[in-house]
Amino acid sequence: MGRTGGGNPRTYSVKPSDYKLLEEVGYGASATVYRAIYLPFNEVVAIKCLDLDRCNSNLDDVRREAQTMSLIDHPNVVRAYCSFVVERNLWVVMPFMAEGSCLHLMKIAYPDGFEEAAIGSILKETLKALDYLHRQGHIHRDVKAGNILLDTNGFVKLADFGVSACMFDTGDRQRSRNTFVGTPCWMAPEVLQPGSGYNSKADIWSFGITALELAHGHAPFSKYPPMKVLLMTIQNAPPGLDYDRDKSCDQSFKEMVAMCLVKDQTKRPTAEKLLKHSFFKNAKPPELSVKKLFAELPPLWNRVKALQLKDAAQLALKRMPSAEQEALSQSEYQRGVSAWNFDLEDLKAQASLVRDDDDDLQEMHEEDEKLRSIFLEKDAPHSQSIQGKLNSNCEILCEGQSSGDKLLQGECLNNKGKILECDVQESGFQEKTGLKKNGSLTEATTSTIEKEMVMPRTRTPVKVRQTYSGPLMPGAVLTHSASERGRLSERSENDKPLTEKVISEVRRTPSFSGPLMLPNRASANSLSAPIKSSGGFRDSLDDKSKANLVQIKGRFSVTSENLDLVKDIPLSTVQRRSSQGSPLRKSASVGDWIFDSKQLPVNQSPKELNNSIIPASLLMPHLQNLFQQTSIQQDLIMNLLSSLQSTEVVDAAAQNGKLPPLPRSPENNGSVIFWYHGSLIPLCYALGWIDAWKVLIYILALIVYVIQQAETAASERERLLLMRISELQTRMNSLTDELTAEKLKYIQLQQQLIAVSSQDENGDRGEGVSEN
Ligand SMILES: Nc1ncnc2c1ncn2[C@@H]1O[C@H](COP(=O)(O)OP(=O)(O)OP(=O)(O)O)[C@@H](O)[C@H]1O
Repeated sequence: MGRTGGGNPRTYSVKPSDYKLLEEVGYGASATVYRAIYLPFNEVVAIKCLDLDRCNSNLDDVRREAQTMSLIDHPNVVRAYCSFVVERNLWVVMPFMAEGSCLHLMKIAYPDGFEEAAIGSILKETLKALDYLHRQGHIHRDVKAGNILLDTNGFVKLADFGVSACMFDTGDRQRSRNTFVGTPCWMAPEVLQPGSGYNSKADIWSFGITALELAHGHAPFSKYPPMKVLLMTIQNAPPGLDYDRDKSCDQSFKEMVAMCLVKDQTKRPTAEKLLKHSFFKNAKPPELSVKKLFAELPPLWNRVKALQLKDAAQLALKRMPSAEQEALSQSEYQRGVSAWNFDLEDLKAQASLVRDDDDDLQEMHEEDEKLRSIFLEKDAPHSQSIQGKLNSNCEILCEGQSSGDKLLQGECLNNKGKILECDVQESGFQEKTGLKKNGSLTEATTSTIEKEMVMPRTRTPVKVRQTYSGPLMPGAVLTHSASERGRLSERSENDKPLTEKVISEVRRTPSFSGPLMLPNRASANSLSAPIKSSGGFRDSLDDKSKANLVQIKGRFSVTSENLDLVKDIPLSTVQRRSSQGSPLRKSASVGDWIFDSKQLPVNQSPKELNNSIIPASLLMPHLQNLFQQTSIQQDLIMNLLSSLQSTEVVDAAAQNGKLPPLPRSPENNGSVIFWYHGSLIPLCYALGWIDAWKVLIYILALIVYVIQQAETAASERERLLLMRISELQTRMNSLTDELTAEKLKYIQLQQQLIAVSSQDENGDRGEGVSEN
């Protein structure tokens, strides 16, 4: 079923042996993309391998669609040169876009999004593609940063239209699917609402969402589970560029996005009309604004590998979900969710089952910023001193050291330097990247790749937010098993470096991510829901904390030497608590959490444990338990920090009004402590368990310390509130007095009025009598 692309004078054969598959350069929900050589022309091409087993269409439909698609020919649309079946896969041969997708680029180097000039160029080229497709009577239906590809000249092409799309759509993407393969973040409200009907304006909505994605580094609502996104898209006001972080955006940009994100599809402009918008009139040619985005980056396949390792590490961070959530996920997976034929009420009910503490994602990001600024600005001297301590002899730690993932844990901890080699020649690395040590180390993965890697160019130095999303795939999406891959790429599993095996393993790991499932592997092709612990898409506070202030799960520059952290603990706190028996106790103000001292080896103090040789098998369960406890405590601390943060409001009120400001010293700022805390978890690993007990005691002491501070702050707030109440009461009393006085006056005036009017009447009567 071969075909040649329209307008291309060259003919590409449909013999698999004419193609040599090279590196993997991308993967999405439905396919893996390889760089390849077309041997007859010795030309580099890209081959997208789609799994036919997952195809909802029959081959005739695909063939028909392929014929239609051969007419597609536009400089901004990636076309397929030809397509043919190889075993159970459909190979789609296309031009190789050497810089990959915008999403890849953001994930690797621009986690906070691109600069506006580049966005303008990328969007304009994408819009030209849409204009063309719409004129031809097509709807793309999957416009997003992951489908906007770039080549070395900065040229922009819209991908994923044609055979690959029809594979799962047969021309009507909405009704042919029985599983939710799309990504609801980009979907227009009318597309999500069954029966409402949609047209090419749905692409304009997705285009607007893509604009936000390029500006922020992630799509709106991307942290939420799919069903929640779905409901938010339908129920909430449309997202836009109207938050604090968007202040610097040009007015025309904001306006253009607002025009696209109108819920009433009839009020959205056509692509043609939108192209005339002033935002696009001023857009620079992509050679000028886009090309420079990847000027210093390593080759695409190395970036992709780094991303895969990072995803693998992220996946390893998952904790096992609770039985309840797992059951929910499983049942959802079993019955499959039709994206297009769902019962909204049913979805609402399911969405309510997904644990999600915060309904306001937009504000969440700004809250993150606030927290971060507390850390960065208000306690700058303190934080700097901490950072100074942590940064010397910097060592980048592995991600993925979840106690739950034995594979990665083993590799990272025991074979460090061998599997997920995490140490980086820091000075050279920094020279190359120009980043500060406290910058986002989110891309730290393997030494081989990392040495070539360019670090994310964050707009702000410490921002480490990273969000992941995913097309909504059933749990068993990963049909490219390691062996299949091996066959496709003509490489045997045994020849693969161990890192690839790690990735393959991780890809096969099932995903327990809520009612609509995440892809088994963290898709590098779509951003949004992070791989969650507890089986949900977000862990309420956990997410918030991860988002900005602290990257909790590793990725820190820390010192493995010269660290006498225990020295810094308020020792009195430790002693007081430990004298009560268990290091941590139930605290009324923060909820129930108990450090399970029963699980500690009996008759051994932490110090003894530290000095004696204890088999790892004995220590591991305890440490795992402690880490679990720690993450629960971490959530609680974040709760406390949020309440501490809210005291700022009272402070502000105090400054405006009559109340004295809250006492606050640099030492009692929870965020700094929490930063310590977040850094110390990976530090335990860095110290190779030897000093783990010391560190754990330190963590516990810090927790106690934070709680004490929070309690102090809470009682202070209580006192201030009481003062305020009594002040209000006094004011109310005086106002009541005033009111009474006014009432009296009013009564007197009424009486005077009556007296005057009766006098007048008497006078009138007297005159009448005298006249008579
Ligand atoms: N022609 C190409 N040249 C270079 N890289 C490509 C090419 N086509 C796709 N890729 C890379 O592969 C990734 C996955 O491709 P694609 O989006 O087509 O897969 P998919 O399974 O359809 O994904 P999804 O369903 O999530 O959109 C892209 O994000 C991009 O990074």
